[in-house]
Amino acid sequence: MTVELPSTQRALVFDTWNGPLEVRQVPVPSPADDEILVKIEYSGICHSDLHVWLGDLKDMSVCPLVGGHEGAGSVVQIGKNVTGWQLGDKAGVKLMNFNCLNCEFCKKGHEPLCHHIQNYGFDRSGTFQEYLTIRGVDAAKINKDTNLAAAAPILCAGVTVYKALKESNVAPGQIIVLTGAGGGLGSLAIQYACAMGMRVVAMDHGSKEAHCKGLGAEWFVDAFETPDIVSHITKLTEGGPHGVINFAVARKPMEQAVEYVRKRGTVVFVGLPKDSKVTFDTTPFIFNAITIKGSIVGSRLDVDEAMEFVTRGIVKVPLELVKLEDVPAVYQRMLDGKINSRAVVDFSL
Ligand SMILES: NC(=O)c1ccc[n+]([C@@H]2O[C@H](COP(=O)([O-])OP(=O)(O)OC[C@H]3O[C@@H](n4cnc5c(N)ncnc54)[C@H](O)[C@@H]3O)[C@@H](O)[C@H]2O)c1
Ligand SMILES: [Zn+2]
Ligand SMILES: [Zn+2]
Repeated sequence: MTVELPSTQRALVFDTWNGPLEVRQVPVPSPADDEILVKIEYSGICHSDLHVWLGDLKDMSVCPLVGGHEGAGSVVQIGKNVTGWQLGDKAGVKLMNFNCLNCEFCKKGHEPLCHHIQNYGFDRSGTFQEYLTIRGVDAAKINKDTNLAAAAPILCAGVTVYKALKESNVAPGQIIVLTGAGGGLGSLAIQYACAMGMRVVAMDHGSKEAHCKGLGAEWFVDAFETPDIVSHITKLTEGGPHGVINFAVARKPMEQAVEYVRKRGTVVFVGLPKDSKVTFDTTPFIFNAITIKGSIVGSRLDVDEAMEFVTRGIVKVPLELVKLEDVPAVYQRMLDGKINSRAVVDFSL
């Protein structure tokens, strides 16, 4: 089987941070010997793409750049040293690739911490284009029966929330607070948390209450209108939630989480607000034996496990399909807090 390939393709490019985002024709790359060429059919739009375009993560990104790091498509070309992939296989392109497989972190399964990592859509071309090369060992296998549009957001949002939920150490039957619960990561986190037996308090803008409850949240807290978040959540959860994950792109919910989390509870920071210097009183933090940690995407195995929930129909990704040209409008709605769940570029539109 061979696949006819064009010499050029559509890509969403920006030349300067916060500059125009333009759809341009760029060359279709050829895979190196250890790479496959993936025809991207869907690409989720992550708030991290917006951070990169705005220049919030300048020390980790380059421009000109093609953003995007939640790609799902099919294999159309295979380098001669690649094993385990066939033409036509469904493949996923995630954020972090090129880890060395050989350092302490790689060997322990903490691949995102490897010094050799390159980030698609940050410091090299990403998935807002029709064709992309990726090492065979980095691409994620996607079951042929899995809905590819639903698979795309799992390559970042899904794996990130799944890993962060594991990092929270919240047990089945215990309570977790998810801030930014109505957004891309949060919406998926509600479903993964429920599937993992956790009881969910969703926190976001009041307009997202029905959305969050519809996905399985037991309680909803309006992050903007509730007068005293700390005492409200402490009362609601009878002593504080066992864990908190901050997906909100804001500093204040991170500081509040440290105050209302239950004794011995865990606060996991995931959201990347530009203003990220938090202040909290360490004395109650010590006396309450709280754990605070960061969590960054997940390993290959985490991707596979997170994908399995979608393949089995346990996690249902509420999607909004958009055109490549619509990405700037999606960024604006993200900035306004008006995105419910994930917008995904459908390259056939
Ligand atoms: N650590 C990681 O591995 C990782 C991976 C992916 C994304 N991220 C980051 O996670 C964050 C969320 O990404 P996303 O794609 O879900 O964004 P999103 O824009 O889809 O969702 C953010 C949500 O937060 C809500 N929100 C904003 N301010 C809030 C506040 N003060 N309190 C409660 N809710 C608030 C918004 O209404 C929105 O629903 C971004 O900063 C992104 O860069 C981190
Ligand atoms: Zn992302
Ligand atoms: Zn390594």
